[in-house]
Amino acid sequence: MNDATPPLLSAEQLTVGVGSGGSHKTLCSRLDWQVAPGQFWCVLGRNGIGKTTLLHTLAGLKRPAGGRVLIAGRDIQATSAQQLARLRGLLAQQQADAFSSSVLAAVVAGRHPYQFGFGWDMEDDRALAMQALDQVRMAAFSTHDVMRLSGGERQRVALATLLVQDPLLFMLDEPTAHQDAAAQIVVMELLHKVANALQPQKAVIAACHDINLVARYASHVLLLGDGQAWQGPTGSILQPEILQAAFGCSFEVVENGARRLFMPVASVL
Ligand SMILES: Nc1ncnc2c1ncn2[C@@H]1O[C@H](COP(=O)(O)OP(=O)(O)OP(=O)(O)O)[C@@H](O)[C@H]1O
Repeated sequence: MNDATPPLLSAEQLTVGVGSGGSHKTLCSRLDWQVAPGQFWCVLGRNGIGKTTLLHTLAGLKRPAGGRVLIAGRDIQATSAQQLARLRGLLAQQQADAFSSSVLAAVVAGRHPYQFGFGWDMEDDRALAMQALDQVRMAAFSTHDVMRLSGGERQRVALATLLVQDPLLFMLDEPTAHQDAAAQIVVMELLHKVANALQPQKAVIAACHDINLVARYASHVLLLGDGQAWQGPTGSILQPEILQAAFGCSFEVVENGARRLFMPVASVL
């Protein structure tokens, strides 16, 4: 990123809360954060700390309680739905299918931001969708009914839909949560590849729970704790004392060649 290029995403003094009246809870307070093209950020933190709520606010689905979110230099709340669909895409934690459709049709739907009138080239879109299904190892399921997929299969199909949507900023809520060990690697390698693509340069933000996958693939970490947040390059944030402060659990670090593995040892709460 040179000085003239705005970050893909900026949070300025961002405050995020849930509930109202007596049950209002502030989850994140006055966060300043920037995501530049080429970066792969993982958002970490214990259950209920506010990762999903923050992602939804950053994606423009929820209004902040304070501050603002800029996407490619524009206020996200003042950006049209069509522009937003090209700038950012969000993979939700779960997919809710209201009706049966083929896996291929569900992925082609990701091309919607690029389809105008009745004249779009469905063949090109189908070819892109098949390519994306191949990348998530789901090509053999293209004619299957989305309502009959397993949880992990459905999430990988949703990731293929996001790939064909092809936004500048990929936002994902626990993309590896339903995946087996091999599929977790497939998903994280894909996201790493997305963040490292050139022309146009993209960025990835993913809420995650697996610290070791984060250590291996993310370039940067935003770690949410009670009343504070740590952010920076992955190696500087994934430190046992910082993890203990955020998770209330001690960690043992195992050095394995160039890799560091983090083993949760004991709750300190
Ligand atoms: N609509 C709502 N009204 C009130 N509280 C809510 C609402 N939505 C979420 N919350 C609360 O806000 C907190 C943050 O929830 P959120 O889903 O953002 O956490 P998370 O960090 O993504 O958790 P997890 O790791 O378990 O997925 C939780 O305590 C949750 O119960």
